[in-house]
Amino acid sequence: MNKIAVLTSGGDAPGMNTAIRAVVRRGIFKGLDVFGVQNGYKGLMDGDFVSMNLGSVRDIIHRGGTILQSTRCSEFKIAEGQQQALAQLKKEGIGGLIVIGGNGSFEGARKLTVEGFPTIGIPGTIDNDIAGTDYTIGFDTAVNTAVEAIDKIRDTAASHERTYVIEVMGRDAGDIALWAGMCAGAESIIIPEADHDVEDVIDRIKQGYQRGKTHSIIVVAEGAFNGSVGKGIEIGRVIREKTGFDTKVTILGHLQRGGSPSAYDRMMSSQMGAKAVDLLVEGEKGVMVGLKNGKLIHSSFGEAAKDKHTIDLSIYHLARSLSI
Ligand SMILES: Nc1ncnc2c1ncn2[C@@H]1O[C@H](COP(=O)(O)OP(=O)(O)OP(=O)(O)O)[C@@H](O)[C@H]1O
Ligand SMILES: O=P(O)(O)OC[C@H]1O[C@](O)(CO)[C@@H](O)[C@@H]1O
Ligand SMILES: [Mg+2]
Repeated sequence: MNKIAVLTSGGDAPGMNTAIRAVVRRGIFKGLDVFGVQNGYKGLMDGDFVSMNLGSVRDIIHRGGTILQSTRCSEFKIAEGQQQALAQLKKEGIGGLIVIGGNGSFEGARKLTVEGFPTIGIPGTIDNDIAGTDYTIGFDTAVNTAVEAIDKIRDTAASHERTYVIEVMGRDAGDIALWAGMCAGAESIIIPEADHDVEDVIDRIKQGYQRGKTHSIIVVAEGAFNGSVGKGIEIGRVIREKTGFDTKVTILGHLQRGGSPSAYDRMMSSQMGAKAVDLLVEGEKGVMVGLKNGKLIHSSFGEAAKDKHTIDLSIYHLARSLSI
């Protein structure tokens, strides 16, 4: 294999650029020609390839977003779309593809490999919702962004004796909410992986105020309501109506997807990017790189998908016991 390509797909995540840099530099180090695919699977179907050199990835290690752009491309989900992409790869003489993205992007990569084309996945999503890995690129930065935002909200909440409902991202997973809620000392954390009851949330707020607390923070994962953004507003309204407490709602939204990647995200992106290239060179295909128990691993897309993403509920219960 002389030529490989790399693309980013799905929601962008801090650290994707660091991973692109690692893929390009490691690929060149291994004597390969490396191409970037613009706009994810859409660009793959259109043959939107850019030849990358050492300078193409200069000065991006610290930048949020993705220099290759990312899309959600429904046309690629159908067999014709995948065949069109395979034809473009063949035309360019590319022998392997590295996909940096989430679970949907990996399903696309898996289908290309079923058709005989070598692909390797690098988990890149702030949601941390990919089965087969304990960590995904961008999660650490997103959690830090959420914690910093909640700390700021806490200042004003305390000054005005307010209750704040803060909605964080996580389409199907409560990882960001759990980590941000724990690290920001939230009174309640509402996640899809645990039962939630607004009466319990209200009781905990009341108990806090009775003990002299001057504010309450409730962190809600958008995934707790089937990925429906804005449900935090409804929870805020119910709390306000049932308690009469001055209750405000903040939806952190896409703020969590941007920003300079944390040192941890940069470290993991660099290692995962390089490992993906090494795996391709060794002849691996249809596998994703992951982190398990602190070690870099790789597993087949199919095998990883069987291992459903789970959350550590002991952290959830600990957070509840620490915020009584
Ligand atoms: N079942 C599928 N078959 C083929 N391609 C798919 C499939 N699911 C998703 N894809 C491709 O991957 C793209 C990204 O998928 P999706 O929108 O689910 O994001 P993701 O990779 O899971 O990332 P994130 O959830 O972090 O935003 C889709 O737009 C589509 O092009
Ligand atoms: O960029 P979009 O299409 O609004 O996607 C938002 C979704 O993407 C994510 O940021 C990452 O999957 C989710 O947390 C969120 O639900
Ligand atoms: Mg996803």
